[in-house]
Amino acid sequence: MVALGSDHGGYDLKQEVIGYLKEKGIAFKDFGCMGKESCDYPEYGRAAAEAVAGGECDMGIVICTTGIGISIVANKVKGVRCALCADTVSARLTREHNDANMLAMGAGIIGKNLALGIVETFLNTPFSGEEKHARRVKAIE
Ligand SMILES: O=P(O)(O)OC[C@H]1O[C@@H](O)[C@H](O)[C@@H]1O
Repeated sequence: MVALGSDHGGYDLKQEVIGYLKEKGIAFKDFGCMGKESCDYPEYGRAAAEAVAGGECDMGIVICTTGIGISIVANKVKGVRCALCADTVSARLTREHNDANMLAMGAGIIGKNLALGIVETFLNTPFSGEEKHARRVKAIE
């Protein structure tokens, strides 16, 4: 189950991500926002992050205009490792190295096609399990 969260700035791109997840048959839960009226990203970033940290969802994807605000929020929740990505190499490496459990993207920074490529890479790349990376992830916790 993938937790989704966005503010108004990330709403449209979140709909594209929802379309991708539906096409792939990947279960998701959208923690809002549910429209394009101005709202506050901490509310929705926190809700998605708590679902990941609490085990209700395995992974999370959060989106705001820059991706920065909502990634800061997600990373305040203990147990969350949220990676702000604007390229597929980072999306792959943050899964392999950091075992990132949340992805943040900036809807004002990257386009739809790149964003969906990042989502695909993030969701399909496993943690490497290498001892040095596991040690560092444990140290973060
Ligand atoms: O759209 P407004 O309200 O101007 O600003 C909200 C944005 O502020 C940034 O941290 C986030 O990217 C968020 O989307």
